[in-house]
Amino acid sequence: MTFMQSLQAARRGNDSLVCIGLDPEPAKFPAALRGDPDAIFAFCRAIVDATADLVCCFKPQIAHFAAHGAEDALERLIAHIHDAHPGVPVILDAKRGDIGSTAQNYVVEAFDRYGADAVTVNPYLGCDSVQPFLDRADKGVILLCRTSNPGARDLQDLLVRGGDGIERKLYQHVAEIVAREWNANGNCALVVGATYPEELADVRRRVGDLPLLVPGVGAQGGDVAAVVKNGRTADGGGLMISSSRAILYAGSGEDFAAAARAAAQDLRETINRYR
Ligand SMILES: O=C(O)c1cc(=O)[nH]c(=O)n1[C@@H]1O[C@H](COP(=O)(O)O)[C@@H](O)[C@H]1O
Repeated sequence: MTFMQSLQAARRGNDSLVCIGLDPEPAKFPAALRGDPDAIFAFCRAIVDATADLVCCFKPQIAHFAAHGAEDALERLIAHIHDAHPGVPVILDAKRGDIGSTAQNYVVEAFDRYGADAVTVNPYLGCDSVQPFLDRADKGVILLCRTSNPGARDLQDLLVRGGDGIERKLYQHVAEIVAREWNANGNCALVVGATYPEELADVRRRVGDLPLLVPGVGAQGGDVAAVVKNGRTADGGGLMISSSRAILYAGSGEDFAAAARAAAQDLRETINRYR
């Protein structure tokens, strides 16, 4: 199955638009895991096993593993998700972007080394930098469009003139070029932050049914109702609404996985109320 097919199957099977971001922060782990040399893997596996029936995808963030020299734990975690929860696709959040020869190596890293089903990519080096990702038609390529952070407006809102001579904001141009030109294999999606619901509605208007990865609910304060209303497609889908810290660290004791499950369930229910 392609990434897009497994995403749709997981969304339907689990009746969920929830993406759980796997951003391990050892300082926040429960005391019982602190002496464990494999704590990052053990923590993330417990979260995954407690929530896999509630999500449409998981999204491990690579810096949260690499900062601790835990790339091996990331490899094993993605393999574990595929073995134990084969219907749930994995997005590697790596935000890659470089000239073609280096991009080829990022492709091998994400899809062959880590076995991810999709990867986040920075589009600002242009089409040739993204092409090696696009060529892997079975994999998802999730391009940054309007990010969730306060500084998103610094560059992404600058006015640019497209080939048609019409001025638009840079993020609007990214949305349109991805939907119209880069998505020839049907494997593209866009990142739009939950913290900017107006921009989310604007992107949805420009890209038809293209899937949107929407981080920024939970710890960053994005409004779930506004995200669903402004970002959903006509069939009540088209969104991967991602939350990391608010789910991972919902509890701090030995029951952390159960607390994460309750938080994920709560997010799924809130989303489904507005779909
Ligand atoms: O690509 C991303 O996932 C991403 C894009 C964006 O615009 N904003 C954003 O927060 N993210 C990631 O989504 C996660 C958000 O984490 P929480 O704020 O804890 O839910 C982090 O791993 C970020 O790196």
